[in-house]
Amino acid sequence: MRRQDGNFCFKKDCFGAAIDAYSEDASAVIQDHPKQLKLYSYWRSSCSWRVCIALNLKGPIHFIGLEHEYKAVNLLKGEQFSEEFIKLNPMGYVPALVDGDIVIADSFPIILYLEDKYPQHPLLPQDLQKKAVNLQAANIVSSSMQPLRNLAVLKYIEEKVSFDEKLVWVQYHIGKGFTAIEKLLEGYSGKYATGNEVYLADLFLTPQIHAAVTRFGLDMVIILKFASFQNYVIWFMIYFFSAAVPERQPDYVKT
Ligand SMILES: N[C@@H](CCC(=O)N[C@@H](CS)C(=O)NCC(=O)O)C(=O)O
Repeated sequence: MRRQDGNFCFKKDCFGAAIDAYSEDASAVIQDHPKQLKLYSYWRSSCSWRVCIALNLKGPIHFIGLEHEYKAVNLLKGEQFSEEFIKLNPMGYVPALVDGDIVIADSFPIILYLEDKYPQHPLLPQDLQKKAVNLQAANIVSSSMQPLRNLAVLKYIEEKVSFDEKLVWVQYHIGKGFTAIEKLLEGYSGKYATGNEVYLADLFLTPQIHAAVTRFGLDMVIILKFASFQNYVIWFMIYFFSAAVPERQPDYVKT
């Protein structure tokens, strides 16, 4: 969003202001329809957010998305370890998707499942090289960034080492990931991460950037010093104002 001085602001306070300014409750619209898909999720989960964006994009109406039932799993209360949820994902992580008899845990396979089942708005480009770049960017986020700042890891560092060390740890690993992705996207990024269409890389990067700024104190100005991230201003804002944003989930709790 633009500050009065005309520059974009990505600090935590600005996100709060943007949420307040967003008046249309798109998630309420989703809830009025019969639901075949069930998404087990937690409002603050960046992994769930990836799936929420996919559900939005694959829907018949942009930003209303595929009809689904939102099943909140409160990670802070340990509901991910409940008997009911462990049956769906023995790893005890959200998200999990239930589609009739089909149960899929982990955002990556869930998104690939949605991609196969709902071919509208393809999340992977036809071009093989661009497709590989998208898969690689998604994989850097999902295996080399997010797991290193997962709730369980952060809790462990905070308890065994210190609160301050937790932040140092997160910032180092997230910074390393963004640097690698910046190099990866060189020559590809356009309006979005790999051109002028939204693809898989965008689904994984948006929540990661949001978490980096709002939760882990990374100043987006630092991230945006990389040329290929400058265009993220545009696509990031688009998703920030969508029904997928954490603060618009039914189980959102102000922190
Ligand atoms: N690779 C998995 C990771 C899932 C994951 O780490 N989920 C987090 C929320 S983003 C979680 O459920 N954490 C619970 C915990 O650490 O106990 C995916 O992409 O879905």
